[in-house]
Amino acid sequence: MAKRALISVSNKEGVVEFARELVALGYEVLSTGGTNQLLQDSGVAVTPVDQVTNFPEILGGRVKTLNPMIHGGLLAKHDDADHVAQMNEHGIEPIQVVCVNLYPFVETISKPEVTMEDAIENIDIGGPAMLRASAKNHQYVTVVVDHNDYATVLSELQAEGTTTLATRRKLAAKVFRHTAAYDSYISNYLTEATGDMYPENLTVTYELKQHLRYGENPHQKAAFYQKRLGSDFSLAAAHQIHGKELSYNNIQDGNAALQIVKEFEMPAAVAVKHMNPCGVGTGMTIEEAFDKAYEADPTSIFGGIIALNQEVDVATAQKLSEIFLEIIIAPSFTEEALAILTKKKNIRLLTISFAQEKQDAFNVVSVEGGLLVQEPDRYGFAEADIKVATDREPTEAEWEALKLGWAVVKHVKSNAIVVSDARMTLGVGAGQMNRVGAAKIAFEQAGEKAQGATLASDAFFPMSDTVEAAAKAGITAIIQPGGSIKDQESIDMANQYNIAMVFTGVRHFKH
Ligand SMILES: NC(=O)c1ncn([C@@H]2O[C@H](COP(=O)(O)O)[C@@H](O)[C@H]2O)c1NC=O
Repeated sequence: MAKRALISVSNKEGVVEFARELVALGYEVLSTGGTNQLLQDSGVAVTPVDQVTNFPEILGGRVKTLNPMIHGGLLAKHDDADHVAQMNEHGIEPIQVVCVNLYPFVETISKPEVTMEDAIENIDIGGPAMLRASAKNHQYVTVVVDHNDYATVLSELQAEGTTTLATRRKLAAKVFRHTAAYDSYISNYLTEATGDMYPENLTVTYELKQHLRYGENPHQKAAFYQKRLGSDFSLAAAHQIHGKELSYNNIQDGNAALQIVKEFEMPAAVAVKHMNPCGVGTGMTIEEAFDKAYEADPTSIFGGIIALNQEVDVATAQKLSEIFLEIIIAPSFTEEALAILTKKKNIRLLTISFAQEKQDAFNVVSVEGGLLVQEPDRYGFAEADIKVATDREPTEAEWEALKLGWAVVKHVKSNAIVVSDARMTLGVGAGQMNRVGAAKIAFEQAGEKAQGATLASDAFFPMSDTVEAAAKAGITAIIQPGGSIKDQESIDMANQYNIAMVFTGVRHFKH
């Protein structure tokens, strides 16, 4: 049986050498327009596909390999008598090696000025058809979609004259992963263009970013996947410039810290432990912001993750280096700051673009047997929605503190209570099964500092007990969504203690 290989590639990296070796192994190499030209120009003996199909490439390349002379050669079972008879009847010869990669659809839609016409023209049809046909028929056909696999295929062909079934099956599986991902980019692009947020099938695709040493615990295996066209303001898009590899928990915590620091325009520092903020500080400088974040809870910050929204300068770096931290995330570090921080071998330093040009359209969490998909909680502080519920309005300083608490409480696991002043958090009660319990934790941590401070609650008070506890702790203003049937009891309690309480009308549960 004559040996034939078909090569049709958009990404031409390494293809000349691959084809040359195939020819040396006795293969007749068939190829399409541009690939054919390149191979010919490089002195590799090639047969243009139209000589096999007896049909020219038409419609500007939309139809070139979509022909029974090609697909018969890819799909025939070489040892099936019926197939062989039909092949002979129609003059079709088998193709044993297929090397195809696809039109650059993702690269095309990543261009800012891309038009729908450009995108559509870059949907490859003939390529996936050949890949899928060859992968289906991998019992007989070796199919290569990734130029990184050329060497493996060549070395097997050179050693044994054929590839092993195990290799062919691996390559076939890779092909189906590749075409599935390719189709998911296309379907997502068109789905987005038609504004269909929750289609009947969710076809997202993620690329392996890194294998992780383990998952949440050492006995759990794990890996980190990245959305190719995902948010650029994300842990997945961050650059690690120093330190050990990120762990599973580092990624979760770093993500949480980033989401909080994103809330602030003025210099801000956020310390996170176990996905909850233990200290959030703001200031006129990043050093001052860090001082506040530290002061908020000097105990919990130990072993924490810090995100800062300004360049880390030498003074801040000095302070950061004095405590044990897992990760520091910032837009940049000055050279002197880096010189200080990189002395610590284990600390992970990450830089990230704060441009926020691309944001994820939805968040996904998995539950056993399914996925939950929702819009991210992007609700901020909308003055128009806010109603003062009590006799007394907050003072200007209280408003500032309420805004800070409200920005932070959204990122604290429910039931969530944040005690704050205008510059920093003073106490955080996270993930409690009752609201007053979360409040008590926050008051205990704030201690004396709760006197004159404000309180933010992620959801309404079902009873007036939290207001009463707040009053006793010294809280003077409260922000909460409102909406409980017992709101009036909370309002009465607040009035009784001269607390100013405002309702946002919007809830910030975070589970
Ligand atoms: N229409 C067809 O029959 C067809 N056959 C192969 N292609 C693609 O054409 C590209 C290679 O084209 P060229 O060799 O002309 O540079 C490959 O990415 C291949 O996937 C085709 N193009 C797309 O639909």
